[in-house]
Amino acid sequence: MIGAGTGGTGVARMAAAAGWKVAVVDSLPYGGTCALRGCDPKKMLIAVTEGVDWARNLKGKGLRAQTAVDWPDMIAFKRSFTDLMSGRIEAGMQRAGVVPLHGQARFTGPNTIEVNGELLTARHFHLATGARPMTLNIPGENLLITSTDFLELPERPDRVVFVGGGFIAMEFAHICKRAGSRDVTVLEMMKRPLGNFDPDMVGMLSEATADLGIDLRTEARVLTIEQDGAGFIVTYETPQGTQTIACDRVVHATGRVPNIEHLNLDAAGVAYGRKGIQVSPFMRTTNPAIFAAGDCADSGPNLTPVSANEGRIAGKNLLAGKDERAIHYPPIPSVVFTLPPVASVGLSEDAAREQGLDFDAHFEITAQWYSSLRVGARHSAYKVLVEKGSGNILGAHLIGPGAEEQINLLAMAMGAGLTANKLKGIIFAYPSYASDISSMV
Ligand SMILES: Cc1cc2nc3c(=O)[nH]c(=O)nc-3n(C[C@H](O)[C@H](O)[C@H](O)COP(=O)(O)OP(=O)(O)OC[C@H]3O[C@@H](n4cnc5c(N)ncnc54)[C@H](O)[C@@H]3O)c2cc1C
Ligand SMILES: NC(=O)c1ccc[n+]([C@@H]2O[C@H](COP(=O)([O-])OP(=O)(O)OC[C@H]3O[C@@H](n4cnc5c(N)ncnc54)[C@H](O)[C@@H]3O)[C@@H](O)[C@H]2O)c1
Repeated sequence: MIGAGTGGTGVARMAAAAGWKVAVVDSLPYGGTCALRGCDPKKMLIAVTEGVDWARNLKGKGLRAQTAVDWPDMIAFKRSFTDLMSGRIEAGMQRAGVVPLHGQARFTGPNTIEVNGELLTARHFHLATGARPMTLNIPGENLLITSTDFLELPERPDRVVFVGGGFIAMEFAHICKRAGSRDVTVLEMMKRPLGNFDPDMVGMLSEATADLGIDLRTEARVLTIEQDGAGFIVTYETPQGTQTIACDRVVHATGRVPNIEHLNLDAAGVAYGRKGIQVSPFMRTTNPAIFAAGDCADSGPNLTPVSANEGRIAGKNLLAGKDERAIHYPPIPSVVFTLPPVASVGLSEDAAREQGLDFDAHFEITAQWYSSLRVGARHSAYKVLVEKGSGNILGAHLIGPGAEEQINLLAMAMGAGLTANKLKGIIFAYPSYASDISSMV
């Protein structure tokens, strides 16, 4: 197994449990992006900034709180989790009978890899090498820090620029601003940030982001980054001409690409393209003895639960010795963990229209709903697409407190084929965010 993240470790456990001889090689500590450099550490920082958000939203409503983020303490809090995880995961693998190896793996033939100058041969390989920040090919690119660097910053940066306006920029900009950074700027080259999310929900998030004091600039394509003393000058192109901005840190947030260059896949007869390692619905590569899953494969969206699910399917087929189980993606929920969060599952309004579906778009701004009033949330809304006739839920798009959990229930309903009427008939505990769902469909 190459890669000890969510797309790799599950397969290693399955194979070891079946009595196979298994080794996992990773060039970094075990755990992968999600546990060590992505979802989990990021959400620990968000947990801290949630305190600031609560205090702000309930100010004048009975809560008198002076909140401020201590950046070094917050990073130490994050480390209290991440520093332990790799050891725990590696020990768990060893207990399961897996041999842990550390180093960069590279194919030298269809069934041989080289790690730290040593050649290792195996009957099968499973590849789960994840993704890396894309190369921008702009002058000064080397001055960018990555999301991994950001999560390790020892001091709070005062003036931060995010290049790109997707997941990383929006989530991290919200963290920075609530942590007290003075100037936080997001430069997105498209007309709006978070291009894959519903425009109405993103519009409300943009308002919430501006209210927070973040400078979100769209149609702003970054051209160069230059060192300026201890800081940097970022030059970007807009329809009005070229502009510059000075800052202390510039963060890469323009997307991630499959991390496969170092693998020498040609030697293994494994085909790949821009989107990653080519896999069949059985997660098998073009070399039948080699499987792949997660961010490095040209399969489902690059999200943790998707990588784990793909790994599970790869593991089943690997152990079966034949193509037994094809990957099936149920409606996949996705959340931007800003405050308020934006969440989405299923078809967008445009996609549903393009498919010629006949549907009602239930859209409402819910700032006056009890769930938002109770916590002083000013930006909340939903859009749920319900097919006429069948009552099938085609897609759901949410912003507001609780959206990150409501979307899972909507995904479950869609996956289970529950119609709008069936969902309306379910009794949820009240008052809870789940209990709002019956009024959304
Ligand atoms: C900042 C950030 C926040 C994110 N937040 C979320 C979120 O909230 N929710 C969500 O669902 N997803 C989130 N993601 C995406 C999620 O982290 C990934 O989709 C997921 O971790 C992919 O798992 P993987 O196993 O495919 O790859 P990874 O977890 O990246 O594991 C790949 C491993 O392979 C190793 N490796 C690579 N090449 C080699 C080699 N040649 N030899 C040896 N080892 C190698 C790497 O060191 C790494 O440990 C986030 C990503 C980032 C960057
Ligand atoms: N909550 C989550 O699930 C979560 C959070 C963080 C990261 N992730 C994962 O990590 C991946 C990478 O995140 P990301 O935010 O880097 O990428 P992204 O794909 O979400 O967004 C990149 C943005 O950068 C813009 N862009 C590209 N080049 C630019 C330029 N030169 N100037 C200005 N803007 C430019 C794009 O138009 C796009 O909007 C995500 O696709 C996702 O798979 C997920």
